[in-house]
Amino acid sequence: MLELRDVQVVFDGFKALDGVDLTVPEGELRFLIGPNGAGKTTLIDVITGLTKPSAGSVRFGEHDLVGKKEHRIVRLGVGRTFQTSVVFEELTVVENLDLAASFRQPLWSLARRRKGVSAAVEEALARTGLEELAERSAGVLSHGQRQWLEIGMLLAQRPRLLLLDEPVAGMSGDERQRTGELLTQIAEDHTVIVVEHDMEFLRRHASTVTVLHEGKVLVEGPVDKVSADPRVQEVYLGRRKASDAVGNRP
Ligand SMILES: Nc1ncnc2c1ncn2[C@@H]1O[C@H](COP(=O)(O)OP(=O)(O)OP(=O)(O)O)[C@@H](O)[C@H]1O
Repeated sequence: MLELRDVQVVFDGFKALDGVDLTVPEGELRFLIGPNGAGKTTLIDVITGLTKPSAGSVRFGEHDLVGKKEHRIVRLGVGRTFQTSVVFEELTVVENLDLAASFRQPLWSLARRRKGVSAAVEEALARTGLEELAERSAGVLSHGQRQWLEIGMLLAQRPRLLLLDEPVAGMSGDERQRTGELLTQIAEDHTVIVVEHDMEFLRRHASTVTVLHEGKVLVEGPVDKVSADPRVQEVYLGRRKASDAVGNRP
């Protein structure tokens, strides 16, 4: 379980996060939304150790994450994707997965490992449906397949908590649908936090949504309730109809 209490991040006097409380139980698929500059990326950065909060606590299971180095937090089972790609285009799909899997392994286990594909890599291939493309160079993948490879690379590290930043950005309708199903399936045995703006995608695949605004949690709850909340509509106001305002990036 992930638990943030009264988390504050200040950049040059500006409060990017201002007293955030967030509890995500184990096995939940939680969506995080909010207008530009709301603090979503900063929140992910705090959980992964990239940014140290000036106040507040971040607990993951029995561990206190504040002050821990990023690689230590990865070792504890927290994995993230970035908005920029981390795929090596000249390597094959399976080589990318293998490389990702090796990040969390102690060196001695790498030296001992027999040649061939590890169970973690096999699982990641199967989960993401990339088996048939395993030996293809990552450079030839479609945009959607590449996003799945990135999710696969995270899975290969065997995290307990996955943090995904806009995984369906730029995807076709079919790819979005598949990604939604993939996320739901991953949440069967992981905790997953997804930053996403697409309201249609949220309506289809989200259960619980947390809305950030100006560094604070504005509203939290079931997707239908959240999207109908006047405070949420207000935050996204000025864009088309209020009913689908949340779906439009500011
Ligand atoms: N390293 C930094 N130094 C100074 N200000 C920062 C830094 N990182 C973020 N900020 C500011 O903190 C606020 C929150 O930024 P953050 O990137 O977390 O928002 P976001 O909700 O992820 O927005 P977006 O949807 O645009 O990605 C913004 O006003 C941003 O300009």
